[in-house]
Amino acid sequence: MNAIFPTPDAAESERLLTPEELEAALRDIGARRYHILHPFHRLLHDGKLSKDQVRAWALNRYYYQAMIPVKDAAVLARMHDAELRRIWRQRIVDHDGDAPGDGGIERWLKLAEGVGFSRDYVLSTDGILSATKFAVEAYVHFVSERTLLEAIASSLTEMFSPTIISERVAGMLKNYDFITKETLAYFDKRLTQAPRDADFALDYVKRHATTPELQRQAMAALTFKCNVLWVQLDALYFAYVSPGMIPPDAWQPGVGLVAGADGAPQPAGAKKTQGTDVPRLPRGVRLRNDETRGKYVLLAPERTFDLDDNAVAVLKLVDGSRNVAQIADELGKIYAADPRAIEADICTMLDGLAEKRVLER
Ligand SMILES: O=C(O)c1cc(C(=O)O)c2c(n1)C(=O)C(=O)c1cc(C(=O)O)[nH]c1-2
Repeated sequence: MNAIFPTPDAAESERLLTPEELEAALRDIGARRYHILHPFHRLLHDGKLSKDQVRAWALNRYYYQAMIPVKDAAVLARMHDAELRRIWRQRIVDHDGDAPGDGGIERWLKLAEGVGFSRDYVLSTDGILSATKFAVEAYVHFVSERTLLEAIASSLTEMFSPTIISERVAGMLKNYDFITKETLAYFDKRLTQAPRDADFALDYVKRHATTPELQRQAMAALTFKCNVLWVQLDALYFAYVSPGMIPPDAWQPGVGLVAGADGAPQPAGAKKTQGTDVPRLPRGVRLRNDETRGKYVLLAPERTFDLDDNAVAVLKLVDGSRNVAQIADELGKIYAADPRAIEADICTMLDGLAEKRVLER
């Protein structure tokens, strides 16, 4: 029989374990099935993957990160106890942040950008392996449909994540010249968040799994979750390592990278803004006064850009009919400045926005 996945013997699963025995049984599941054991992670941590294979991992894992707060909102919706919700909701805050630009999802986007992806491509979720989506969605369904005890127990893989995170960060920094500490900043916070969350969940499971059947369910939930993580790596391995069979529609190396990242087309002479250009905001992009924060922001689909005062002054004059020279003339009048002197700064500022694709000209 398969020694890695033994079936607990029937008599053992009938017996009520002490809370300590239950914890040991849960830890044993992790010791045998957690994704730290997967060959893809070994290759990733040991520096054996190509840059494109690391990119495939970062891109697919974004989907997991983006869905974790959806999963936690589903768990929260099952909780009838305000005290419990108050604790659990911190997980959603950790991932979503309290403001745009903050939180774990944002930090994962930075990781994906750090390996060369364009933010828009990652956000689109185009190119994510179907198997990744199926696995992650199975997790969301699981916590929605099973008991609260099972939902909480399924998060217990986090007991094992500090070890894999430490190994991953050290290994990737050492072995890949394109990986920096800033790129991996996502993991810094996880080293405190994961133990805090896991301690709470473990305590809950030990106190609520009070019959052999409930204990069996908690163990099965953790096994299920290990499999959710494991099959995502199977799919990555199959598509991008061996046999390297990338499914139709999945990410192909070279796609979705920022101009200039290796493998991506070089910027076609990256157009520079000139005085005669007429700047305009693309469809879906708006200048908005964010009253709660007392500042103007540029709102784009799924993104918000903070603006400095100069950018706000320029963007208030961007109306799709004035050209850059005319905008400089207007600002020259308002600020008693030489329009020709500020025109160059305006062009540089607009180039920056155009590069982020929140301005056309
Ligand atoms: O880096 C990892 O290997 C790893 C593993 C896990 C995990 O074990 O589920 C999580 C995370 N990271 C993580 O970053 C994260 O936010 C997270 C949330 C959860 C969960 O089940 O609620 N697991 C994990």
